[in-house]
Amino acid sequence: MARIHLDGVAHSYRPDPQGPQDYALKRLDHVWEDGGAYALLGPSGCGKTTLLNIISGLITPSQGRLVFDGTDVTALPTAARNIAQVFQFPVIYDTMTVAENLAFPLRNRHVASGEVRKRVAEVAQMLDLTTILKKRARGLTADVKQKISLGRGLVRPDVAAILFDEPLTVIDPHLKWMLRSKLKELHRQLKLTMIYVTHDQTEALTFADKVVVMFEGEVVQIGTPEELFDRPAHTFVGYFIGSPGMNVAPVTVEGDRARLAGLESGGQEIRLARVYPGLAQGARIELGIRPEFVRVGANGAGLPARVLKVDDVGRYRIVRVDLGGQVFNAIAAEEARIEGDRTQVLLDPANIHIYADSRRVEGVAAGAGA
Ligand SMILES: Nc1ncnc2c1ncn2[C@@H]1O[C@H](COP(=O)(O)OP(=O)(O)OP(=O)(O)O)[C@@H](O)[C@H]1O
Repeated sequence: MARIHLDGVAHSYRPDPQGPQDYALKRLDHVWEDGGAYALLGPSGCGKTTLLNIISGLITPSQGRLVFDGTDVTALPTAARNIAQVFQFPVIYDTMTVAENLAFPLRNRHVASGEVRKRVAEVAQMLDLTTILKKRARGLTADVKQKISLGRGLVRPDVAAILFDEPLTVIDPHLKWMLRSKLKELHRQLKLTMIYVTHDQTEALTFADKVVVMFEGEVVQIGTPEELFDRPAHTFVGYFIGSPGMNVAPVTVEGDRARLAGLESGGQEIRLARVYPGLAQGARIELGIRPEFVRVGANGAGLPARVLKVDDVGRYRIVRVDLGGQVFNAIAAEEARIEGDRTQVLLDPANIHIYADSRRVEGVAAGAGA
């Protein structure tokens, strides 16, 4: 196990990068704590694999250093970094038995036979592979083969970290959640540093203690699932995490009031719990609020809005409303009264965030600073 420090790491696939747009990974300073369970979450093409390959040594970063437990490993190849990897698709030997496959990473490192047998038995038990240890891998289903790949990743107790690159892609949906919670349990047991790449928020939030969210080559927030929900540091985090994601709308802010852009004056002001004295001149100012904190049917107390659509999704309804030309999603309880196409909407001031050029601005409690 190791503490992995990315010290000013950045990477461009171009030999002559001209600016930030040419970097697949923008400058990153981050420490992956020893024994932590991390998820690397972001949409396709945001740079997750590039970052993972830099940690494993498949890519040498254009800038910066990688330091494992105080030792600079930037120039070391993958084999010398003591990293285990599990990929999207099974990497196993069809001609070997399940036990031989599991033992392979240990035998490769000349671990004593007794220790190999013990570790293989332990890992097989963790992954419910004990009954098929003597079977050849050929002919097993993709699910089982991927479980063996996971086992090969977990079998060495001395690795600096285990890197998982979308490991559940080939797994049948009903097995997915089982394996996901299994991995979490294994992390608790083994206390290894694990970094798990995914574009699926459920996978990231259930597996990780800390989620690293990437967007366009940049790490835009690192936080616990609660932090990402309660205080999205970037509009992308708000939008990407949550279902539906955070509402984001352009506004102007004056004191403890915001006004939706495009709205004429009067009656449509949104009350804020904080003031924002430091808002940069010329920045794009947006308001963000999660649908959970938008209340429809606030008779007499809210902003006038038009109901566009109501989707009943079981225990609650998702209501789409038009608020002065901006569409907002609201989560309404089953029993909330929504009649006709007119309603009033209340945005909970305590859960409104203000963003300047997509980044969250920490306000000052209203009354304290203005
Ligand atoms: N070998 C390469 N040469 C040039 N550009 C590359 C190379 N590999 C990736 N890129 C580019 O770098 C950016 C980041 O790609 P990367 O594969 O790291 O993203 P990702 O988040 O892992 O995406 P996915 O989830 O689709 O795998 C993309 O714009 C991609 O086109």
